[in-house]
Amino acid sequence: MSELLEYQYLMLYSFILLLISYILHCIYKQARQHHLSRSKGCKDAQSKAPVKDPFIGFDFIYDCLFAKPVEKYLDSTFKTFQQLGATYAYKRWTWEAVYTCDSRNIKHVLASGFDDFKLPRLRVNAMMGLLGSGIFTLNGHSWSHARGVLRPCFAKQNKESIVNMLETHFQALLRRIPNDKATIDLQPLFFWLTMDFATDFLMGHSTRVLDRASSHAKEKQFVDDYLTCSTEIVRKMQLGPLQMFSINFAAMRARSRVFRYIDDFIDASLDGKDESESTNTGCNVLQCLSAVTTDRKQLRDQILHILVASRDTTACLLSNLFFILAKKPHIYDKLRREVISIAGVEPATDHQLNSMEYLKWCVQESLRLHPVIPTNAREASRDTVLPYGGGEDGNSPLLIKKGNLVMYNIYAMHRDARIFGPDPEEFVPERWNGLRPGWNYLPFNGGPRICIGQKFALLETYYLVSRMVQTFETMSAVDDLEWIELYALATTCKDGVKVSLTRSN
Ligand code: HEM
Repeated sequence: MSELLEYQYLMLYSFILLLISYILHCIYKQARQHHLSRSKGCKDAQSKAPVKDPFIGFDFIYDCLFAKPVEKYLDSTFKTFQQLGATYAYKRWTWEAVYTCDSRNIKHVLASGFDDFKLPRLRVNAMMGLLGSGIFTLNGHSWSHARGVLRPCFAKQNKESIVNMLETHFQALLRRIPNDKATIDLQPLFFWLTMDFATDFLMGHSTRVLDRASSHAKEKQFVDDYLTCSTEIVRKMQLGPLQMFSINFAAMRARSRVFRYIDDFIDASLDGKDESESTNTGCNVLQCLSAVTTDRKQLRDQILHILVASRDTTACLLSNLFFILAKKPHIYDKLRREVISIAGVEPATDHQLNSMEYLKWCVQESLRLHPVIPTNAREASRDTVLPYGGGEDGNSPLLIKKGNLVMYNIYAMHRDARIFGPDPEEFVPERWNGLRPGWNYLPFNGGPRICIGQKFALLETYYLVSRMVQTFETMSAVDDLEWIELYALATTCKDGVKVSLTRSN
């Protein structure tokens, strides 16, 4: 036999061997899934979303590439749940996902079945490319290590010092608001304020974009670059599996500049030359982290991830809340009366803020009606089950194969009249009187990955809302537009928060 023939036989045998192993692997996988499904009593999904192409999913690819974004996407997802039930499958021959707004399933994904789920690969890849590898992209041991390191940094924050820092940035915001009754859009001001504040408490150096007096070309560039990066992350996530074909050179340049900006503060902190200009008398998060690690990349990634976690979310919450308050003068008045009766016109202390019940209800109601992270997802890290959604009545478990996604919808879950009472589409702070919704209310997520900055975010929001209502006797909306979402890293109102304000005497 010639050498060439021998080689060809070898190739053929290797190919047949590989094919047999692949077929055996598939049979084994199917048998394992079948066994799991039977042992847990799983049934087919109660309902399935209609799809045009049930094989490959070309309609999904077409939608990603060419369809116009739906203006009221969140409302449309809520209506789909009303039609199809609280859990339904979105199934093709090649891949499938399960959509749910059932709190029992969400609790399972986030808590009781935590080890069977991880962050979706598509989200991890979209974020990692632009922000590096931090708490928002980590799974398993690396995630629990990162969380363990970050936790004490938040616990160490001194509330009094945070409130002082907030007051400095709030005063800068006030200087941006004209004294007469001119129309002003509060939304960009809230985004600048939360950027100024977040960079201050994270690195001890505020971007101070609200401060007109300071010359800050470098800081302005950083804020623009940060926006470019976050917009690109959202675009990539919308592209789904097609994201790997998208290259955006402008975003890559922006990312390099963002990294350089943060690296300067990291270097200063590591060299002990950090001359913080902050009003924060406690230690900032970067100082706290650099005591644990001197790895520059790790420090930068963690700082950037907390910036994303803290800045946009809080700005969105403030915008969503004031959008509604400006349209509901009786609620604004009631809130103002409470704040003034407890703290007068002076900045409230942490203790005073905690005793403002109506303020808390207003914030809770905003996060219910317009959660800033309205939809989320987890990927099955092994074959597993969801407790509900299978069978004709939806009460049987549902098999979730390894690699498939569970998309959970907080926006729809927060509209359950059985939990929140009548008119769940209305903003009614009083509904929170005695209400304990448990796992039916998840603006900050739940389980081991619950928002690490929840208390911090609430302190920040309570303080800023109380200062706004102390300062302005009236606030009225200049239009009667309804709240429509702007879907980004966090969700806010598309039309901004255009108001007319009168200052208190
Ligand atoms: C209104 C404000 C906020 C809301 C609604 C909010 C909501 C959330 C949600 C829903 C998650 C879970 C994301 C997921 O696992 O997919 C999360 C995670 C996180 N949040 Fe917040 N957040 C807010 C403010 C903050 C602030 C101010 C900070 C920091 C100062 C912060 C730090 C974090 C971190 C580090 C995580 C990741 C936790 C982990 O994966 O272990 N958040 N947040």
